[in-house]
Amino acid sequence: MILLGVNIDHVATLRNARGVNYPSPLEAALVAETAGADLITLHLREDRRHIKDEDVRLMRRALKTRMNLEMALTPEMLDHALAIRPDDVCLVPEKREELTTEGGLDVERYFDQVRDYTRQLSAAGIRVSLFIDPTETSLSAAVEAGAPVVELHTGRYADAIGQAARQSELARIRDAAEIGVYKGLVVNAGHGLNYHNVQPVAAIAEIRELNIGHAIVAQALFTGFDRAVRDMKALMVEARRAA
Ligand SMILES: CC(=O)[C@@H](O)[C@H](O)COP(=O)(O)O
Ligand SMILES: NCC(=O)COP(=O)(O)O
Repeated sequence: MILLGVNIDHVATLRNARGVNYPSPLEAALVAETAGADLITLHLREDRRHIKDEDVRLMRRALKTRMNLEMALTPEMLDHALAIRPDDVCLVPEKREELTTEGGLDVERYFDQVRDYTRQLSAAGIRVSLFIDPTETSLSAAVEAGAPVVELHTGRYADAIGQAARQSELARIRDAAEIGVYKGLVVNAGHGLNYHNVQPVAAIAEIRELNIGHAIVAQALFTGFDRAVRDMKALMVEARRAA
């Protein structure tokens, strides 16, 4: 089975463009759940460029599936997570100047902090995922830090130019997924996945969940949010069945 986490960050991007209260990220999340999303992902960035604190609070009360809160490795975000108690937290790297997440969390460099946050969040009943590059080093560090879940950064695969480069990046993801499961991790994946590149990743049997946002929100402008979610889920399920 392959699960779809719909990231609704960029519904908030559109809302914030005019400082009004529409489109509502919460409404989008509820539509996504009805359309087949298995969980809702949202990234409360330090700069609040899209998702706001109120979005997180509203969603925590209203979601019927799971809430996967993406957050940076900071005391402020840890406090937020311990107060909100999402089902899942995904620790992601963050740089103010970045357009979007550029790479995986450097678990080795921030090992003590990652392990400490993982312990505190786990003790609060929150499942911890680490957003990492698809490398054995990162996988080993994640296991040592005590994280039960990793999300493999698929950005280099999504941005690869040419069939050879794409196949090479896909092989990295496939190898990392196999190693991750062998090490006892739940392996998810995400970033930059769209209707044209999702199926080879969804076909990797070791991957449990894909988190997809930007492409779904973009497609929703033309087909509506319900259809955009259903179409993405159908592509994923079809690819997994054919694998
Ligand atoms: C961690 C990840 O790949 C995305 O979920 C993240 O949300 C990207 O950040 P933006 O949504 O701000 O582009
Ligand atoms: N962690 C990946 C995610 O939640 C969505 O990333 P994207 O599809 O918006 O690039």
